[in-house]
Parts: sequence; C-alpha cells; structure tokens
Amino acid sequence: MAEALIKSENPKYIVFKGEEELSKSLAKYTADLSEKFVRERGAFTVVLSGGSLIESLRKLLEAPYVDTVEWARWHVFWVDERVVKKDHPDSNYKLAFDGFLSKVPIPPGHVYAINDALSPEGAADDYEACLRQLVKTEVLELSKDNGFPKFDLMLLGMGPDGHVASLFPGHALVKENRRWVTFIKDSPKPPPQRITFTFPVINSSSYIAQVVCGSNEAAAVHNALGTEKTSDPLPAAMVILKDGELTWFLDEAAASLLQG
Ligand SMILES: O=C(O)[C@H](O)[C@@H](O)[C@H](O)[C@H](O)COP(=O)(O)O
Repeated sequence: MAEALIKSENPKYIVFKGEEELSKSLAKYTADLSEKFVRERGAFTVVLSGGSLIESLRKLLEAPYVDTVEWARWHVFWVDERVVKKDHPDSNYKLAFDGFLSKVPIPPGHVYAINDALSPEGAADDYEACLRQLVKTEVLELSKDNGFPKFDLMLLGMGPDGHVASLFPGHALVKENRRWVTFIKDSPKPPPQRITFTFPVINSSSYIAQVVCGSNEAAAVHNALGTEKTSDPLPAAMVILKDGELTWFLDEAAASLLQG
C-alpha cells in the first residue's frame, strides 16, 4: 500500500514521498471508483487531461488492476484537447492512447476523442453535441442541481501558473457559465488552439483527483490550497465540488510550501 506522508481533510489533500508512491495510490483510488460506479450504474465515465497525468496512471496497467478493472464499462473523455490531428505529437488523445488506452481493453467506441478535422469552434460544438447524445443514451448523467453533465471521475493536472484543463489565469474562459465545452485560440501554453470543458462541468463532477508533482507547481499549490482568499483566484482554486469530492494528490516537492 502506498504510504502517505500527510493527509489533510479540509481541504482534502494527500502528500506522498514521491511520484512513484503517488501513482500507486492513484491507481487504487481510480480502480475503487471504477468498481463503485460500475456496480451502481453499469458504467464509469472518466475524464483525462494531458501532461504528466497519463504517466501517473501507469500502475493501472499492472497487476492486480489490469485484470480486475472492468475496462469494458469505461467511457473516456478529455477535459481539454489541443486542436491538432490525432497522430500529432501535441495531441492529448495520442498521449493517452500511446501511454494508457492502447494497453487496456476499453471498447474503441467508448473513447471520445475530438473530431480533428474541425476548427476549434467546430470541435467544441461537436464535442458538446457528443456529450448531449450520451446523456440521451444514459451513459452520462446530468447534475440535478444545475443540468450540467456529471462525470464520475475527472483526473486533472495543473500547470505552474495554476491552470487546469485549458482554463488559464486571467482568461475570460474561466467565467464561461453557459457552455459545456468551449474553445480557446490564444492559449498561453502551446499549442494555442484547444477545446476545454468549462468550470460548471468540471465542478459538477462526482469525484476529482487533482494530481500535481514537482517543485515548479509548489507556489500554485500553496496559492490554491492556502487559506488566504483572493478576489482573483487561480483556476486551480476554482475547482470546487458542491456535490462531489475533490482530492489533491501531491508529491513532497509540490507540497513543499504548504507547511510552515
Ligand atoms: O493541455 C494540456 O497541457 C493539459 O491537458 C493540461 O491541462 C495539463 O493537465 C496541465 O497543463 C498540467 O500539465 P503537466 O502535468 O504536464 O504539468
């Protein structure tokens, strides 16, 4: 069992000695939620991000999980995607496919990549239409509170500037409160053209794991999890679940500014 150095309940975060320990715990957390949702409703909707998160899922590809997880019940989405061809090195789909999805028996029809033939506007509309269709077929549930889609689990990363998904500090998109999926053409992190889930969708999730490793992110972690409230919070601090559970998975370096 992966040993946590620190566990905090409010805000909920777990600190691990290193990324290796974190990845073991993240695999168990994800497998446990998969089991719960498959039992409760016969499907598990999982939202991936890009970046280092995919590497941190590697323990799910090992025993016991690779054999025990009901992969056929998984439905996989992206919280954000770069508007590039699916075989482009910048594609979050390619990153996840090469490092994770190609190694487990998730039915290809349950993997919802963007339509890479479209413009950012078109790809965002198309992805939102895909989600609406999945609500009709009851793969995806809607939040009873606000009518936004309610995913079972989102696995999020965070950039050193405190961005989550493709919602960047100071960008107007952080205030989008109508669309489910929107687009950005001037992302400060390259490549510039992306689609992204909006905060009302992210914040309607049942569970979110916010996974952050490394000292480059320590200041943003401190800012997001600190007690000082600011009028202009980082996007990472705007992940707030009213009817769900957010857990931060941190390594010691990312958590280094939290104590003292
Ligand atoms: O488009 C992307 O780059 C990702 O989807 C993005 O949202 C990522 O999760 C963060 O940028 C953190 O990335 P790292 O884990 O690599 O720092």
